[in-house]
Amino acid sequence: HQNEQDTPITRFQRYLRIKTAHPTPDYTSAINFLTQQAQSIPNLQIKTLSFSSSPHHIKPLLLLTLPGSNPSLPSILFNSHIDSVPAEPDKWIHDPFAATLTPEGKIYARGAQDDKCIGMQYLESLRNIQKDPNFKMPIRTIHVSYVPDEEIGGFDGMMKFVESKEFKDLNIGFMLDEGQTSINDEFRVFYADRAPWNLVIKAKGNPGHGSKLFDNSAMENLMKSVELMTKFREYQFDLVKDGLKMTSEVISVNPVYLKAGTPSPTGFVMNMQPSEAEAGFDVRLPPTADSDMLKRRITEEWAPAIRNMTYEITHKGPLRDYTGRPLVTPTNSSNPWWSVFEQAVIAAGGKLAKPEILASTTDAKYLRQIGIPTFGFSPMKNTPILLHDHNEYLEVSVYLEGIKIYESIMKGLSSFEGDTS
Ligand SMILES: CSCC[C@H](NC=O)C(=O)O
Ligand SMILES: [Zn+2]
Ligand SMILES: [Zn+2]
Repeated sequence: HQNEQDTPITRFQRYLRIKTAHPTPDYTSAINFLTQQAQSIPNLQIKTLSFSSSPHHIKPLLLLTLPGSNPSLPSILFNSHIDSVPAEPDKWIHDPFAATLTPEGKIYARGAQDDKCIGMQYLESLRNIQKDPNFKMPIRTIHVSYVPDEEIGGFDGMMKFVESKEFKDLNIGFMLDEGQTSINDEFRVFYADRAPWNLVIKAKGNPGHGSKLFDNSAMENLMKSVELMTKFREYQFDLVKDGLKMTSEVISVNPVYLKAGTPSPTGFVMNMQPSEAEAGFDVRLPPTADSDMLKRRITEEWAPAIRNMTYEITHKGPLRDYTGRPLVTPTNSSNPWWSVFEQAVIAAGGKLAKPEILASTTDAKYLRQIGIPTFGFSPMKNTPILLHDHNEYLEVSVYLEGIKIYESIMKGLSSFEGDTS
C-alpha cells in the first residue's frame, strides 16, 4: 500500500474502522495500531499495561510519554477510552465501522465523537508540536493514555489504573478527559460528572385470578411506585424545561426495564395476576445532591416495606472524593490549571462556554476521587450531539481544528511552571 495516502484523516479513519464496540471490543488491534502510530512520532516512550480481572479477557491500556525537562514537576495526562458502545448497522445511513467520508466532509462512524476523535487528535498534536521549528522540549512531562472499558464503568480500566504503582509513579497534576460536542461556537468544558445509581425495585403481593379485583397485588404495588417516580421525574424535568436548571443539575430517574408476569409458550399467561414484579431505573445524581434524602425517598415512597416492596442499588457511582468533598474540579483561581487551560484554548482562537456538570459519567471521576483536577473536554463545536446515537459523525474541519486546539493546550500546560500544590 505504498501509494495509499497517509494523512490525519486517513489515520483517524483507520482507528475508527477497528471494531472496539462492546460487547466484543478488539483491544489488541487498537493497541497495535496506536503503538505503530506512536512509533512514528519522535521522543515518545510507549508502554502497555493491563489490569484485567479475568484471564479470558485481554484489556490492555496504552500509555505514551513525552518526557519533560523538569521531571520533578507534576505531569499532565491526556486520556481517552478505546472502547465504544455498540451500533445497529441497519439503522445507520453508512456502515458504522466503515468510517465513510462523505462529499460534505463528514466522517460517519461509531466512536467518531465518543471518543476516538480525541485519541487520534492527541497523537496528531504530539506529532505536530515537535515539527515546529521553534519547538522546545516541554518542561512538564506529557502522558497520553488509552484505556479499556470506560463505556462499561472502567472497573478493569481506569479504576484499577489509578490505584496502581505505575500510575502513582507518573505524578500526575492535571488531567484532560473526554467531553461532548457543542451545538454553537463555544467549546464545552465539564468540571464534574453526575453519579450513576442503578436502582432495582421489587414488589410482592397477593396472586389471584385475572378477573378478580383485590387489594395489594404485586403489580398494583409496583405501579404505585412507578407513578410516584414518574411524578418526581416530571418535577425534575420541569426545572429543566422552565430554564431553572440544566439537565445535569437535576436528579434524573429513567425506567430502563420492567419485569413481571407468568411466561407461557405463546407469551404470557393472561389470566393470572403475578405475585412478584420488578423495575429497573437509571438514576443520576449531581455531585452536590443530598443522597440521604434520595435514600429516604426510596425507602419511604418508592419501595416502602408497607407496600411489600424491597429495593437494591446495584451500582453506586462515587459522589465524594477521598477526603469527603464533592467530586468537582474548581474553575476559579483556587485551581491554577483552570486559567492555563482557558488561556491555551483562547490562544488557539477558541472560546469556552460556561463550565458545566456532565449529565453522564466518564473515567474522570477516578482521578477526581484521588484529588487530581480533571476537566472533560472534546474540542467539537457546531456539531450535533450524537454520542451513543445512530449516524454518529464528525466533520473533517472540526476534527482538524481540534488538533490545533490540542497543540496549544499541550504547549500551554507543559510549559506552565507555576505552583500547583
Ligand atoms: C455505570 S458506568 C457507565 C458509564 C457510562 N459512560 C458513558 O456513557 C455512563 O452510563 O455514563
Ligand atoms: Zn466516551
Ligand atoms: Zn460513551
